[in-house]
Amino acid sequence: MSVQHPIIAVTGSSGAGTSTTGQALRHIFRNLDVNAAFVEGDSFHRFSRPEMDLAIRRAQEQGKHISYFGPEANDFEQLEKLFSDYSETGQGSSRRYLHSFDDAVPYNQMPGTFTPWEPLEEKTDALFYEGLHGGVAGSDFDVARHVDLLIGMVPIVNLEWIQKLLRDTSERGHSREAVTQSIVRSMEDYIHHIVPQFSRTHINFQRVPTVDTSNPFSAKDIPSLDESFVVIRFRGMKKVDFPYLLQMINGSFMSRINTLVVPGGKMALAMELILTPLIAELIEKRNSASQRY
Ligand SMILES: Nc1ncnc2c1ncn2[C@@H]1O[C@H](COP(=O)(O)OP(=O)(O)OP(=O)(O)O)[C@@H](O)[C@H]1O
Ligand SMILES: O=C(CO)[C@H](O)[C@H](O)COP(=O)(O)O
Repeated sequence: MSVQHPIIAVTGSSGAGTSTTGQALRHIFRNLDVNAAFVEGDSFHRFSRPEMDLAIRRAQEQGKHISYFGPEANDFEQLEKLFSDYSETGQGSSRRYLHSFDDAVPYNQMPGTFTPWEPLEEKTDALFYEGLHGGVAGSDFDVARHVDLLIGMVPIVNLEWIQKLLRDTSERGHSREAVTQSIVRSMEDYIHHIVPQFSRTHINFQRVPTVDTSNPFSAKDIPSLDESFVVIRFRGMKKVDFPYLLQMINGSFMSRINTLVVPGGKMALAMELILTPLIAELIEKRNSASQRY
């Protein structure tokens, strides 16, 4: 954690909607005139797509599983180093994992490869991480402890699988069978490395559909925002103005003392109302600290 160089992270599984949520955060940064360095979690994969295919086959031969959710396929120590360096100096480096031809063509590379590591932009106000492991922690690494505002993006698991299936088949060129296999292969890492993060977050946004998603593997489309509610859970935050949020967000209600429920269509508004003052506070503290030094 760092007053001078704050880190804001949106963490969630593949297909949870972290990239989509990232757009809402970018909008908030623009409104607050915050110049953030953006880091994508997939930069910390250890392997390119062909290397990962090989690693999966090798693991299978030994009766093991390897998935994008776990430490075998991601360098958590390096991610922690980036967060720790940024907290101390406001600097660090990042790269991109190119998923699709649309991502890869501008770099003259193939999908499933990385761009070279590059230093982050100089003199940013904050670091914004969006990806799988913003709140990960274990015996040899603790990424979560460096994060000043940690946000979980967690649709219920059926919905998460529908989103992943449809996105990976339509945009990333994978077959339905291959995506299903990757969900099965990832389950152990999902339980050990993805789920525990949501107990370390400051806020979780959990989308719950109100239509039947009981067989996610046969779904033809993603339930729309208007067919969902969003359950927003606050952890250890004393200054949440619930009466104001309930007044501003039509159709919202409290389901527990620390939990607000909003209609899906109000998710972007809820994010803006909740996250803008929290980010503004981090930046105000940073600006006052910078003036003192
Ligand atoms: N709130 C939402 N309502 C409807 N669809 C959504 C919502 N959030 C995400 N989606 C859809 O779910 C799919 C996955 O979303 P997104 O790409 O943001 O996931 P992700 O968590 O960033 O995945 P990855 O980590 O693999 O990049 C996309 O097709 C996106 O349009
Ligand atoms: O979303 C993911 C993890 O966040 C992907 O599964 C991972 O990045 C591999 O991507 P691809 O299937 O495009 O090779």
